[in-house]
Amino acid sequence: MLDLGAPEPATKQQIGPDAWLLKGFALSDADALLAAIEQIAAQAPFRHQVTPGGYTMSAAMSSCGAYGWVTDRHGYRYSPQDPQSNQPWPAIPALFAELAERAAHSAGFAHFAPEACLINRYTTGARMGLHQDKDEQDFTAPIVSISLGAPITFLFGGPNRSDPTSRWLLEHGDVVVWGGVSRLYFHGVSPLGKKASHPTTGAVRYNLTFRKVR
Ligand SMILES: O=C(O)CCC(=O)C(=O)O
Ligand SMILES: [Fe+2]
Repeated sequence: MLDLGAPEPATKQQIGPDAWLLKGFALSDADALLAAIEQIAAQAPFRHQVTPGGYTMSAAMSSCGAYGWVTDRHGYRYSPQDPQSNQPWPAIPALFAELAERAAHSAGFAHFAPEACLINRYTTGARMGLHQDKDEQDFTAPIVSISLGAPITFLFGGPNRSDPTSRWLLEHGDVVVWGGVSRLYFHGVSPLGKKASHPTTGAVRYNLTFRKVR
């Protein structure tokens, strides 16, 4: 007899130790996610932040949750306020938190409660070089990443910058979860291609990353 138990994503691909690509996991929530991003950006507009080294990031960023990730000439940090408005960041919508928790659970991480959601907006040519997500204090919680809009190539490496990377196409509604052994693995995205587009967002890609900060 066919077991129709809990709904599972169409495919679940292992991309590293304790790291999973959940194809299409957020697809049915995609329109609601995009609408919520628009509301968040009305309060905390997308901006191109500058790294301590003086490099202007090609992805525009906003945040929601108890903390947002900020960078300026003084360094990287989590801040409870948006430095642009000196107001708290918009709250994480219930849908975001619930979806992130479900994705984490599906990848083997129970009880994930995100405190921060970084929102990246990529236009043609925007990228994110290989880096570790290491500004959080708690590395026992995973990172949950949701992709919306135009497709991009995700690079997933290892614990050292020089480790070889594998390449994964991230499409509208895909979710990546990495934690445990992979929590501090290097990762990034290739420049958004000139022809990359999606019917809903055009030549724009959004990425949401959920993190436990403290
Ligand atoms: O855009 C992505 O898929 C990755 C984003 C990322 O690694 C980050 O915001 O730290
Ligand atoms: Fe990252």
